[in-house]
Amino acid sequence: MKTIGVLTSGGDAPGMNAAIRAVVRTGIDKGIKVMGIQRGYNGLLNGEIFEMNRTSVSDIIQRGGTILRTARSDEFKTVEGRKKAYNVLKVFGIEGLIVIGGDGSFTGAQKLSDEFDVKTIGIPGTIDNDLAYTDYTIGFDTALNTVLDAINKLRDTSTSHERVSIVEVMGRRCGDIALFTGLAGGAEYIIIPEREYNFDNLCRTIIEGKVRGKVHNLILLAEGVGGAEDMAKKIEEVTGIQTRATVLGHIQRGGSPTAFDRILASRLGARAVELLVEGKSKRVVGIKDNKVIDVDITEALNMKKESNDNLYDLAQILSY
Ligand SMILES: Nc1ncnc2c1ncn2[C@@H]1O[C@H](COP(=O)(O)OP(=O)(O)O)[C@@H](O)[C@H]1O
Ligand SMILES: O=P(O)(O)OC[C@H]1O[C@](O)(COP(=O)(O)O)[C@@H](O)[C@@H]1O
Repeated sequence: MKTIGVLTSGGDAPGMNAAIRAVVRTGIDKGIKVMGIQRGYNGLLNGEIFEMNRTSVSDIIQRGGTILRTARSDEFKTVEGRKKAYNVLKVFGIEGLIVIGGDGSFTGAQKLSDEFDVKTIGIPGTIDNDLAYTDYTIGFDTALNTVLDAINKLRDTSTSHERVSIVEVMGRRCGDIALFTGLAGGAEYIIIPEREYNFDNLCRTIIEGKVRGKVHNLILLAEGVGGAEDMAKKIEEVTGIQTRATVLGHIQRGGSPTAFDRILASRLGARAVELLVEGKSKRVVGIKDNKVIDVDITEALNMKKESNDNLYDLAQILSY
């Protein structure tokens, strides 16, 4: 393998830069030319491609976002679009493509390999932690710490006013951000797509807590379940306790990556290059029990994420 390409696609995540750095420097260390592709599959279709060197990835390990930028591409979802992408890769002499992104980006890589025999390797970059084959995705840990910082601040004001505070966090189909920060932040209630919740039960928990002397109530809500504002109004109506909603939004996607995310990104970036050198393709790298693993893309995409029932139950017991 003489030349490889790297791109970031879908939503950005803190730690993507550390992954790009690892890909570029591992590639150069192995005598491979590394091409950076800007703006995901969009940039690939437009030929936004340039050669990277050791210096192009200097001073980025600590930065959030992605220096390669990211985008979503509808054209790439069509077979004609992917044929065009294949032609661009050929013109630039790119023999292997490393895609840093989530399940949508991996699906694109899978199709590119199936239809045009392009060698692809995926690196999981998304704050949602919604990929079943890996224990953690790059960006998740940083997002958790950002949310935790916000929760700590909200607790202060919520306690002073003896209010209920609902915090809506990202996670469309996966409640991991809400669950992990709910446990770490001592939330009274966690609402996630994986577990059914009952509104009356929620209100009862709040009222009982007040009677027992709780001075605040913190509810962690995953965005996939519903709107925080509406829920706040309904809770206030039923319980009579002032309730405020905070939607954290894209703040969760930014910021300097934690040590955990930088180390994860460095390990996965290096392994992705090694796999291409070994002649492997259509695989995704991940982490299982602190060991770097690689799995067939199709298999990885078909895996169903196990729900974290133990953590959910623990959070419930500890919140009482
Ligand atoms: N079914 C698909 N077929 C081909 N390409 C896809 C498919 N789904 C997503 N992609 C490509 O991957 C990009 C990123 O996917 P998206 O779901 O937005 O983010 P993520 O990778 O974070 O899940 C899309 O804009 C599209 O170009
Ligand atoms: O604002 P955007 O970029 O359209 O996307 C918002 C979504 O991106 C995420 O941060 C990550 O989702 P993906 O893994 O699909 O990119 C979600 O939690 C959120 O719902």
